Amino acid sequence: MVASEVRVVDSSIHIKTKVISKNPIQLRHLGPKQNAPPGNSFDSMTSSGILYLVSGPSGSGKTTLCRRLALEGLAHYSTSCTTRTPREGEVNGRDYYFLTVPEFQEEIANEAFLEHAEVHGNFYGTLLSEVLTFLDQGKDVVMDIDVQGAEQVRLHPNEKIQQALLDLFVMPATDEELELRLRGRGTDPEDVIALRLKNAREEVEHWPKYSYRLLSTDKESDYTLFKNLLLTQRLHTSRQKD
Ligand SMILES: Nc1nc2c(ncn2[C@@H]2O[C@H](COP(=O)(O)OP(=O)(O)O)[C@@H](O)[C@H]2O)c(=O)[nH]1
Ligand SMILES: Nc1ncnc2c1ncn2[C@@H]1O[C@H](COP(=O)(O)OP(=O)(O)O)[C@@H](O)[C@H]1O
Repeated sequence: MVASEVRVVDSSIHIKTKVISKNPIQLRHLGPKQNAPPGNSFDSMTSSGILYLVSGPSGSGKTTLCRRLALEGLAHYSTSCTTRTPREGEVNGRDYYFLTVPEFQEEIANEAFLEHAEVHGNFYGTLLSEVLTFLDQGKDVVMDIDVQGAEQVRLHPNEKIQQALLDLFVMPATDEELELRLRGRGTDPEDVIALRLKNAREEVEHWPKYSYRLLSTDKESDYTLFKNLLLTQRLHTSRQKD
């Protein structure tokens, strides 16, 4: 049984009353993930893995970049939880764990999230288990995360997470290009596209908080830079084993 009440203030969820959860949701068994095929190791040479945060407005190309990095076996792609409706072709447990609002609240109460936020009218959150398990094994983790969530991760008290951080903001050079990509993707109705374009204007203001920014051009060039940033970080002496 779940007894809870959620109050939304400043775009983040705050639990107002005590939540009683007897049956926490088992999220890790929900389905195959879009990660490395068996045998294709995504181990890095680091003593603890890198936590690669990728933010940017909707349509900037984050999913395309993160998915390819995972498919090439270079990082674990953290599957987020969300309360948004699945798009056509999206698979539960691969693209997202699609939760109801009460289920999402329950995970907050269970302290299962590394971070969570409201974005474009839906809730999104990263499970601690999607991150720590892999970092502990020296594997790199890539996360598609909005600007509020990235800020929460930057302020997180866990030292391992702090040491692991690498953050990148991706944005196309013009508003027109962003709109073309959002429309070209063909996944969202007009009102959803309009909201995302409106929010993009505020989101791009946050890029100076990130250590790196990628001004997106074509897919191939973007991916080369995206991948090389991770590979270069692995060379940093602070990240290497004795
Ligand atoms: N805070 C947070 N944001 C997330 C998470 N997963 C996805 N997002 C962000 O939620 C926003 C919307 O994602 P989505 O609905 O998949 O749409 P898309 O960005 O157009 O592909 C994007 O800004 C994502 O970066 C998460 O686990 N935590
Ligand atoms: N560099 C690029 N140039 C042109 N189109 C791109 C580029 N990167 C991604 N796209 C396309 O733009 C659309 C949005 O990309 P997506 O990865 O879903 O963005 P996001 O995850 O940031 O919302 C998709 O149709 C994708 O194929």
